Amino acid sequence: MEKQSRLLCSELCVQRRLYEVTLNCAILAWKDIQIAKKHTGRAIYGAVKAGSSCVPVCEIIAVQEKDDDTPCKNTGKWQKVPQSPADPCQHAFTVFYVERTRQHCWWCSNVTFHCSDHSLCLLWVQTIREQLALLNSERRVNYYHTFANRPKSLLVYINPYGGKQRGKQIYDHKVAPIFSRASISTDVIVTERANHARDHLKTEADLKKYDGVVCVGGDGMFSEIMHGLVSRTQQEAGVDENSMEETLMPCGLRIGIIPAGSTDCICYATVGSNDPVTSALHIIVGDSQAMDICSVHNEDRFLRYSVSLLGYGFYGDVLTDSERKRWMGPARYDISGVKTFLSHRYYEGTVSFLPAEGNLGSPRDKMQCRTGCSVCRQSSSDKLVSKNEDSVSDAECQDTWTVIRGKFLAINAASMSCACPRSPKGLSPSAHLADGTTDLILVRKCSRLDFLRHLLRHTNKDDQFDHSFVEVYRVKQFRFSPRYQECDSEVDLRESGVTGKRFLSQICREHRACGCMPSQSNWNCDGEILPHTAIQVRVHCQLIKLFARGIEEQQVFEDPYAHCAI
Ligand SMILES: CCCCCCCCCCCCC/C=C/[C@@H](O)[C@H](COP(=O)(O)O)NC(=O)CCCCC
Ligand SMILES: Nc1ncnc2c1ncn2[C@@H]1O[C@H](COP(=O)(O)OP(=O)(O)O)[C@@H](O)[C@H]1O
Ligand SMILES: [Ca+2]
Repeated sequence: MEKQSRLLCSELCVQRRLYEVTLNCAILAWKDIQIAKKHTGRAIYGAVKAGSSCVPVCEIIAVQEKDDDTPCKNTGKWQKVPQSPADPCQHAFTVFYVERTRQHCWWCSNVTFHCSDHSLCLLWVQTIREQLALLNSERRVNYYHTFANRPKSLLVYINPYGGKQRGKQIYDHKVAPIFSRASISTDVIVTERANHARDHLKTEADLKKYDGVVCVGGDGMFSEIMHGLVSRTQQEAGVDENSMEETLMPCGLRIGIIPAGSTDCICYATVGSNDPVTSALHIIVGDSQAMDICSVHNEDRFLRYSVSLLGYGFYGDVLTDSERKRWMGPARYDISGVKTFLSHRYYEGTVSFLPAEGNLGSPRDKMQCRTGCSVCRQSSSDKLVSKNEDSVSDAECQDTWTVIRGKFLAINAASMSCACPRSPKGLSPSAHLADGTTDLILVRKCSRLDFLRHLLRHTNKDDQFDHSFVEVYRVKQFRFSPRYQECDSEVDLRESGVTGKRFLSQICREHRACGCMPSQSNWNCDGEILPHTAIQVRVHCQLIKLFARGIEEQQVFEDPYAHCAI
């Protein structure tokens, strides 16, 4: 880290001890003068050492003059406190900043600096505020080599019925106070029905007023917001979502997720935790994480988008069963999980896919997607090149589709790791957030015991792909057709003398009754049930951006300020 020139350096008090406080355009540092002298005989500058602390400017949430908000002892109201002129600590300002706690969680910490000179106090407040403002205007690169752009105005949607139905409470008590501390203005909409947020975003919301959209809820609620924004962007750009070949337009507004759902996989896999305060702080510091989106079509009809799991068989059946148990809250997935596992249903069909080529790695390479991921950065520059050359990738030109037929317990496409509290490493631990691919996991028919072994490996460190009945491929496109839709040849239909649809429902009914043939499952698309089983899926690289930075490496987490030289 190159040494930056100092903007301010003063001797200020923190809890009645004298500190040397310094600010440059990257770091605010404060050092206990007595302790520093005792340790080295001279001043120490640098990392967090005895009596020294520092915080990057890009992780300062706000700075406030202390007498702005001193609570009055008697009334509890906020008022200016009269000070004695002799008190060397009579003026003060408080800096609120990000502090890392456990397991990728962030916390809003604060430190109050005191001094006897009011104009010095004001100078500090003003200079820190100027530096915060410059973060946006100069598009400075922060420590994590990403640009931060802090939002000033946000549109917030709250699902009051998600998860344990605590969305509104979580927002009001944990998030709104820190948004207000960071001077972010918000328009808040508490949804009144399913798809309220999606429809409002698609047709009504005046999006020019906002720097981002925030959803308070689970993966289903995120999916609503994402559909609203993506569809609105395509409408405005004149892109036909029903055509699979169309290049979709990326969305201009970032999305923030305040987790208040049942699985919260999208939040967990992009931040590393499902803590609402951590997510709010990532929004405030203006983080940005690009994310892939899969479009799902049935013939020439657009069905849905997916960012996390598209799962047929096991995860489709768990979701279908769990929807009837919504009243149980998040526990519905445990009950339905066990029930679906015991039913041990398998499904026949054909999966075809276009493998990802180039430097995109493999689902088993152990190169996990982390903040500033090099694989995702490479995909971003490849995307720019192919846009300029107006070209289609080699694999797509040559049409090198791989076709696999079989009996499957589960067919899963994980466009990100799908890490969540139930499975901290996720369905595909090395999947990338923004590489333009999805990891296609095929779990073939096997014994109950083997399937249980495979499932349990999602919860421990063992490799869930290391089974003879599991295959995994990194792909750009895939298709699935269930066996009995493949049978609807003209001959079958002519002979049966019925329409295709009637023919299909007839065999499904007959064979479900005798139990000799498995029926069809549903697709679980980011927690929503899809109405079709035969689908065509294409990954669109980096179509949306979140207020997140991906999961931080462990060393950043353990010693975030190791590079704090001032
Ligand atoms: C019998 C032992 C089972 C152990 C299985 C552990 C594997 C867990 C992997 C979970 C992957 C979850 C992927 C995310 C899916 C969500 O989009 C979806 C909807 O979330 P939300 O809107 O917040 O409710 N959640 C699910 O489909 C739940 C899957 C639970 C499977 C047990
Ligand atoms: N006000 C509302 N009433 C009923 N359903 C809603 C409302 N707002 C959103 N939804 C729907 O609730 C479903 C689940 O929401 P989500 O926030 O993901 O919770 P969970 O994680 O518990 O599934 C989503 O499909 C969403 O469309
Ligand atoms: Ca991906």
